[in-house]
Amino acid sequence: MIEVRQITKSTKEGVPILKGISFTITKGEFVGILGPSGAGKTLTMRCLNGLTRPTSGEVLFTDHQNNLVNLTHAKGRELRKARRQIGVIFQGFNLVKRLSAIDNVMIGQLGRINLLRSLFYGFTDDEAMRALAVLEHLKIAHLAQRPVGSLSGGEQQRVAIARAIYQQPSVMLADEPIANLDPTNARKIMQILKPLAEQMPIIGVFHQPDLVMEFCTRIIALKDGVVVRDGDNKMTRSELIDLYGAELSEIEASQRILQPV
Ligand SMILES: Nc1ncnc2c1ncn2[C@@H]1O[C@H](COP(=O)(O)OP(=O)(O)OP(=O)(O)O)[C@@H](O)[C@H]1O
Repeated sequence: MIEVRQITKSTKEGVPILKGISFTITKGEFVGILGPSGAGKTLTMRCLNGLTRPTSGEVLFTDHQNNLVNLTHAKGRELRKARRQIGVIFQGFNLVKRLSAIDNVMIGQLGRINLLRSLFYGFTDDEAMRALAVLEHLKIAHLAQRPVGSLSGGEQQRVAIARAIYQQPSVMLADEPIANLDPTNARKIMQILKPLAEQMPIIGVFHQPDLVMEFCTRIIALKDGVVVRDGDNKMTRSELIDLYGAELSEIEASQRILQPV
């Protein structure tokens, strides 16, 4: 479980960006965060991961052992330990392109990277078997030994998801996990994420309201650093117009262009 309590974030110059955001995400939820450009979606995600410290408010996280960790105040070892249980799939994937898919899964996310160990000592058979099982689950076991740089965008995104799952996190954060993917691959990634959310809640930032309505269980809409809507997975067109304004026609146009033929 992750609980955000009235978080605010201002720039160094004191300009408010997040203006008091609150929500709680619990077991089984697949939450889509929507909102126009500059609404504060990525900044909210960074606060959830403990990468950015809010100016005020708190982010509370319940770990595997049911310990309550205050990510806003946690430091050093406590923060690193909590962050290991928060899986992240961020834009650009952060994969090491020259390493194989399976090595990318095993070295883990940045911040706990075990690159030296992977290069000089290798991994145990148990680790390799577990990583292979995750790749198998995502239907890319046959790509295990391929350098990630030689994989397609959709395949790389699956490796990034495999890496996050391999850590056995208790919650998954995904910042635009289907950006830059063609519609078939974007849909496939959503089809992977949906059942995964039954094991660990997923909070994702998306620019595709139609896919969010189809696959997510709940939609939180942000605008100007405020939650303007938090509820079920259906938004009417007039709600979307209120949320996005002129940006909606751009989103709809890109979705039309991207429709499979
Ligand atoms: N470190 C920073 N210093 C100053 N302004 C910042 C900083 N980080 C973000 N911002 C500003 O805060 C606002 C929210 O940024 P954020 O990246 O969270 O938006 P977003 O909703 O994710 O947008 P997009 O959909 O375009 O990615 C933007 O106007 C951005 O320019």
